[in-house]
Amino acid sequence: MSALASTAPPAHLFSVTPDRAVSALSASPAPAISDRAPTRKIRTLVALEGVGKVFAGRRGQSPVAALEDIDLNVADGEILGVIGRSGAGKSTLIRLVNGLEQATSGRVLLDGVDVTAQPESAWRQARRGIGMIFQHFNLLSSRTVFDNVALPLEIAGASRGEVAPRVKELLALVDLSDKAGRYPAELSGGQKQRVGIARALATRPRLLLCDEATSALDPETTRSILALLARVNRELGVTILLITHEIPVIKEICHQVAVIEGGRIVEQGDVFEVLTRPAHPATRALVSSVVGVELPKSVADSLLPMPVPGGRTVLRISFTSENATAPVVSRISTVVGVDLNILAGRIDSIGERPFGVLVVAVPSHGPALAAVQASLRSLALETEQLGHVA
Ligand SMILES: Nc1ncnc2c1ncn2[C@@H]1O[C@H](COP(=O)(O)OP(=O)(O)OP(=O)(O)O)[C@@H](O)[C@H]1O
Repeated sequence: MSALASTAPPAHLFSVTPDRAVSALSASPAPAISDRAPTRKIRTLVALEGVGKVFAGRRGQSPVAALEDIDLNVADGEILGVIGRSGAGKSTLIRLVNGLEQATSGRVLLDGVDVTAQPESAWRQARRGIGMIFQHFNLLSSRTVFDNVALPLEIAGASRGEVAPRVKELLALVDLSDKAGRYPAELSGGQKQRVGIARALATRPRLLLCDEATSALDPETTRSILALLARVNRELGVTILLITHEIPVIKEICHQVAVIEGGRIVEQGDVFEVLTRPAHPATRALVSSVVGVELPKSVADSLLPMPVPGGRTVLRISFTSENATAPVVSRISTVVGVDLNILAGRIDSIGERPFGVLVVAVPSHGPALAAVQASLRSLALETEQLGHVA
């Protein structure tokens, strides 16, 4: 049995009070999902409906509309990532879900219960059903690793007899059993975040909020933390809502993504669909470095808006799961009798689904270009004309 599986909760332990707004997110066995394609729409755990947040202007300054008309659903059991640039409204959004900010319009629903108008006392309780991890870990420096993880249990009123085995179980889960007596200052960033994850899971939340949880970590440590979060989701069924400005985080572990820009969600959907077919300019800008392909500088610099005599037209061909590994270039060359010059290309995957991008040049004049485009269409490949070269 894995360390994660061994943490399956006795349902009565550490659950929060029976208030509906509170019990909405308290521990109950959540359905496990087997891979990155969770059973869709089991139920909606978090829903934001037409949510807006305006911060009052200070000292004569104008009010700031941080969020406008946000509609967002997080399904039970999935990992949803909200991505956007600095100042887009990500932190405000996550703070509305854990009750640290109140919406100025719209509704926030936790497991179908409108918590927007709940008093602070109810929110304090509801937060016990929500775990949270932070960019800078927020550990108490004067407490050992063990005592940091124990803290939420102590606050929830667990007895000493309950706390010790639960903390041991959590430290095994995050692979830090040998660090129980250490202090945060003695740990690496990745180890601190593992403590943060253990602490966040202590009261068996159904929802884990991650606020730029890997932004302070190096790429390798980031991967190990993301792998741990994916296991927490997959094996414990914990729903995860994360905010990030890093597209690799979305690509690595999220099932769904929402792109936020200027306080509005400009695009959302299945990660594979959004990343491989970005519709909004903000999404295109975010994904270009990860799922796009860079043109060689000499080609990018010589791209022309109009064809030139004897020149070539540059096409970007996008491949998705079904055709990513098909021998498209040789097939087109054979069928159409035209040689395609390959300028750039890559094959990658999101989850288990491969995708690819190929940039080719085709003679602009004569029947070649039309024949190649018709052939690409017949293979159901998406094609974008980038320009022309001499
Ligand atoms: N307490 C506040 N009072 C006034 N304005 C605020 C407050 N908090 C946030 N804002 C403003 O709301 C907007 C969104 O801020 P927010 O922190 O949510 O963005 P973010 O996407 O999380 O940015 P970052 O990635 O830099 O943390 C910004 O214009 C910010 O200045």
